[in-house]
Amino acid sequence: MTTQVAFVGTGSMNGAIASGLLASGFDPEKVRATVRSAASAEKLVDKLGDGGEKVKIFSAESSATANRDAVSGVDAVLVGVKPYDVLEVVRDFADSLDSQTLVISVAAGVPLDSLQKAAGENQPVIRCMPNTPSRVGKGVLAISSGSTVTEEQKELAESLLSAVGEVVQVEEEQMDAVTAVSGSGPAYAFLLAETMAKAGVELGFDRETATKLAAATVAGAGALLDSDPNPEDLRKAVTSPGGTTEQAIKTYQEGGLEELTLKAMRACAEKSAQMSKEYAE
Ligand SMILES: NC(=O)C1=CN([C@@H]2O[C@H](COP(=O)(O)OP(=O)(O)OC[C@H]3O[C@@H](n4cnc5c(N)ncnc54)[C@H](O)[C@@H]3O)[C@@H](O)[C@H]2O)C=CC1
Ligand SMILES: O=C(O)[C@@H]1CCC=N1
Repeated sequence: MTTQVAFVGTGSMNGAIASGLLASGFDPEKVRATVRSAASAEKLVDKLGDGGEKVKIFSAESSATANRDAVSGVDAVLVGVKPYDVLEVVRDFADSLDSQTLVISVAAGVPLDSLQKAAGENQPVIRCMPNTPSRVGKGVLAISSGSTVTEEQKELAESLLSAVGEVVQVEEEQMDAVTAVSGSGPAYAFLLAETMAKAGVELGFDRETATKLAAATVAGAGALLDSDPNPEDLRKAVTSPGGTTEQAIKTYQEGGLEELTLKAMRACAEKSAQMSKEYAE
């Protein structure tokens, strides 16, 4: 693939996509990445994994033109700064984009319309909600395209993003719900592992053993779900009638796990919608 890609703001999320892309065999010499501080630039090489040392890394702190230099002449730019910085960062590099360069924002709550205005009226723009399992090629990446994106550019986005996970096309109004399920979702699974580890300590393990047992269990359950995406069947296969698991599941259900999960995901989606109002311009 001869596509050139720039990652603008390469932290947790864009770093996960960049690492996943390199791990999939993408040529590191075709990748550019920017961060804010010079210290982050040094750390990024290691975080990117194999090929990281061949990626051209720019720091905005060391050069006022870092982002403009990074996006110049590339086929696609992935913008991964915090939502409140997105529009300013896009406006700053807009004049350095080729007319065909695809701008993909991974930010929560930044509407396509606002991105379009910041990038320029005819610039192809895509809003994407990815998640961090992209680092290991197991991401879910929902995308909505702006009106000036051609079929060829959609294919380019799909081919890049599918290297790190499953790509789903959604309507922009579904982005708040996507954020609540898959964007923020990995944190719910990590919270479960954290909470199980804490409870394990209460049950008599030292913290290290409790964390190892809990993390390996959530990871193993994830691997099973990966091979068979039927959570209900997999749960039933663990739950022997009259056995031990039944007691735990009953306690969760009577304690309101379902209602609590819906409440948590509604709060997440509402926050995303509220941000979209804040960043609409
Ligand atoms: N962390 C996650 O799981 C997910 C995050 N997102 C979105 O990804 C975006 C980034 O979030 P995180 O990666 O969590 O944040 P982060 O703080 O880890 O990464 C932000 C990066 O932007 C860099 N940066 C800040 N200002 C810059 C500038 N002017 N020029 C160049 N680089 C600059 C920082 O150095 C940092 O590397 C957000 O918009 C968020 O909504 C979307 C889905 C999931
Ligand atoms: O917490 C956040 O705002 C970002 C968006 C989805 C996951 N992390």
